[in-house]
Amino acid sequence: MSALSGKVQTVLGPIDPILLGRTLTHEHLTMTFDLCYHPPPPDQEALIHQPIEMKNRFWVQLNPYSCKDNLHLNQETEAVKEELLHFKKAGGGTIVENTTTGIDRDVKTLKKLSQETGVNIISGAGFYVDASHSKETRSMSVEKLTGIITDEILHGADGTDIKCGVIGEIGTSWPITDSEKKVLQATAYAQTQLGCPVIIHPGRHELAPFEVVRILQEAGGDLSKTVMSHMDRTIFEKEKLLEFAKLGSYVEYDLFGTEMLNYYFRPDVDMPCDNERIQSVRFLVDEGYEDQLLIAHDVHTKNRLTKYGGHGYSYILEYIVPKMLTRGISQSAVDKMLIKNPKKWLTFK
Ligand SMILES: CC(=O)NCCS(=O)(=O)O
Repeated sequence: MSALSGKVQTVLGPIDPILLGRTLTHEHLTMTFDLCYHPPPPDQEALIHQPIEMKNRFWVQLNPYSCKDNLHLNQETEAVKEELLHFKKAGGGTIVENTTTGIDRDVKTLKKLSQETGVNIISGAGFYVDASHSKETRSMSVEKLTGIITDEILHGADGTDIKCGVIGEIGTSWPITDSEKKVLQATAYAQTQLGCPVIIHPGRHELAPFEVVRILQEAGGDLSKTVMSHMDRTIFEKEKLLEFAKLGSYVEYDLFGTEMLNYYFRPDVDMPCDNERIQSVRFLVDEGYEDQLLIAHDVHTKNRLTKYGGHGYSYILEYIVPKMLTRGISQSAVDKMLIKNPKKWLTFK
């Protein structure tokens, strides 16, 4: 049994799980996303370098990855702090901050934000998608990667003594690359040693979550302590969704607030709107999967912040929960998604 057993590890240290309260399991408070810059249509190139303003705000919503300014959430610590104070007032308790190596995790800023706002923050260990892996990362053995991940949880991340409390979001593409496969195997080995929570960013294909699960299981990973993120944009067909839910991982709808006409990462996919997300959640509740559901916003660009006219980190508590209740999702199921399931997932075995 490890010293962390029965505890949740925040950036301020281990805490009793009862202290978590309402928890958003997939957010970013500081990160960069230049990696995912996507050029706009040729006649709109003049907008690439414009700062976000009222007059281009809707264009940025339509083209979030084409505005360079929008990709630097790390410049908005003051605005994020205001948002966290508001989140707390709205009844929020904890945020799982999913920024991993490759998209500029900053545990010092997370610690400061937690100290200044009283919101529990849990930081993520490990690596984002292959496109962000350094040459050095790509050449590492699974053992070396396992060592790095366990070290970030046991001793601290990024040269500090501030410790991560989950592994992830571990980034994977479709198809999964060799380097991502090694990171997934290392994730499973580290999870076996530590009994810790894991969260995965799957590639954008309905088979991607299945393939990730296969690799994790073959390496001894514990699906009952693993979250599959971004289900909103990944599995659409109901039978496939049930087939995946049956495998036993948590199923996370974490793009609440994302209203996007064109999904540039996969143009053949129509990004669902929030009412459709609620319908998918209701479907899984009705099918008996309420113990596996989690919800979040995955704020990762500036335009999602209220400072820039976005929905912010309190939108689920203030708007999505009331709407869910009017759509036949019970208060008890909502409490499971926001309190009970996160608590169970985040507690070290
Ligand atoms: C930060 C991050 O990876 N967000 C997910 C965006 S996606 O469009 O759902 O892949």
